Amino acid sequence: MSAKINFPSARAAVSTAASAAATAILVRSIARDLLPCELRHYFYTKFHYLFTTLFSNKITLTIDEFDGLNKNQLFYAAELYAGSISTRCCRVSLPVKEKIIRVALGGNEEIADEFAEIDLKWRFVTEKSQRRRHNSYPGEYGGTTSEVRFFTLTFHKKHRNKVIDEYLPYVLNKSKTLKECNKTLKLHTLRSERIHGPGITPWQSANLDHPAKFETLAMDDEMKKMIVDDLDRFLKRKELYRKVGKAWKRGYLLFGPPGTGKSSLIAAMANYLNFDVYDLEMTDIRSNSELKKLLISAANRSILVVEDIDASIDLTERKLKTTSSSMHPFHQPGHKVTLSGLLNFLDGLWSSIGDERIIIFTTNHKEKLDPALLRPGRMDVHVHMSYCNPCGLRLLVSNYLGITEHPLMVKAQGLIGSSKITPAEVGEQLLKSDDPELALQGLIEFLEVNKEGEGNCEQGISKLKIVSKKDELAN
Ligand SMILES: Nc1ncnc2c1ncn2[C@@H]1O[C@H](COP(=O)(O)OP(=O)(O)OP(=O)(O)O)[C@@H](O)[C@H]1O
Ligand SMILES: [Mg+2]
Repeated sequence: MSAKINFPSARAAVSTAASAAATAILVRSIARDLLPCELRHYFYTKFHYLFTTLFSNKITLTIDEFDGLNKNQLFYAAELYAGSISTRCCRVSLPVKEKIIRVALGGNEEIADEFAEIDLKWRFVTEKSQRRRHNSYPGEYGGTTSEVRFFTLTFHKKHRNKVIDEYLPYVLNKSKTLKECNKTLKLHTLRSERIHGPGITPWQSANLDHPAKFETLAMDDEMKKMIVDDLDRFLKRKELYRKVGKAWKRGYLLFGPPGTGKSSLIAAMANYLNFDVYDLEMTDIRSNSELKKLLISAANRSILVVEDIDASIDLTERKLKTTSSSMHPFHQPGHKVTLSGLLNFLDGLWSSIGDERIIIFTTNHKEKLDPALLRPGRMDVHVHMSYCNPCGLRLLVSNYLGITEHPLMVKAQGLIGSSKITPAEVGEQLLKSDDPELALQGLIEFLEVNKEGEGNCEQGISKLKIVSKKDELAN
């Protein structure tokens, strides 16, 4: 017995295929016309779910951009991580105020990864939705359409726990490192206008592009090393701080005459640590509670700076409290930041707000500060920024003129020890000519004029002004 199979003719086959295709197109177009977008999406998702769960040994995790109203940290970590391993289709962008181009996984693109012999597939998906309202813009249906963005991560079912317990924390850690490398340092200052509301920060920021580094700072070498070592130790001591029950922060007091490099040292520390700087202008902060809000909204791994602390807060509060019963308006509750508010911020309960923070106060008059402010735990490290010494001069000459040896430098070094000249003044003199000979000659004249004042710097400068005036007239 033999079976006979009748094959359809080629013409019949083509016509059947054509009619099937036409039916499919018809069904699709009816579905598109009759079913609303969300319903279509619903069917698609269910269909997809059936295939991926019932008939597959794979599991897919979805990482949404938002968790309710809050941003989902995992999404942003995945964005950085997947962007770093993506080799085919990438989205690149340069956000406003940033300097480094960001690379992220392209839309609906799939990328493979491997972790502890587990094969994983990342996919970045964007969808338009009328239900969810993030990134809203006027949509094709007249209402507001928003873009929903999420990642999917697919892998074998049996690795579910390992992926959640080990791989995702690994992605989070990796993304932190990537974020640090790509970070553009920011200087945050208080907004001039107070706008309140969820998600609105009281800070406005600009790129911190200060060129100061420890290598360019003219200061005592031992002091420099002590600061760098102290910062390194601080970064490593998260667990120790927790163990001894201390908030993970460190206070620095930088004191010394104007122009000795206090602000430059802050910039050098920020560049070294890769930490943003928050400039706390105390005279603009209206109350202790506003100070508290500012602290809450400042990021971790940052440097909080209060410049000229003696001029920006009334440090007589404690004395006044004991000597006078009538209170100055400055000290009335809720008005301006008080010394006790500041002390609370340094090591009271508020100090536990935020982690890994450096707090720096600067002053030209350390003697004016309340001893309570200066004790360890509040200001842990005191750094005296002083006048320029021969070693500092050598470094500045090398930075500004690019030379390390010159006969005139020896003379200048001999003079600088006996005059109270700041590194800022030395720098100013060295900028006056590109010719090292002329610049050093000018510096020596400046030092000689100021030496006559026997350490009275202001007298020396005023003399120099007279000399310059004469020079101008002679020209
Ligand atoms: N120690 C230093 N090393 C290198 N450059 C310095 C140093 N000190 C000052 N300068 C130069 O002088 C300029 C002014 O210094 P800076 O603003 O850091 O001084 P300051 O101590 O903060 O002064 P003030 O007390 O007035 O705020 C800097 O931009 C830098 O060019
Ligand atoms: Mg300064």
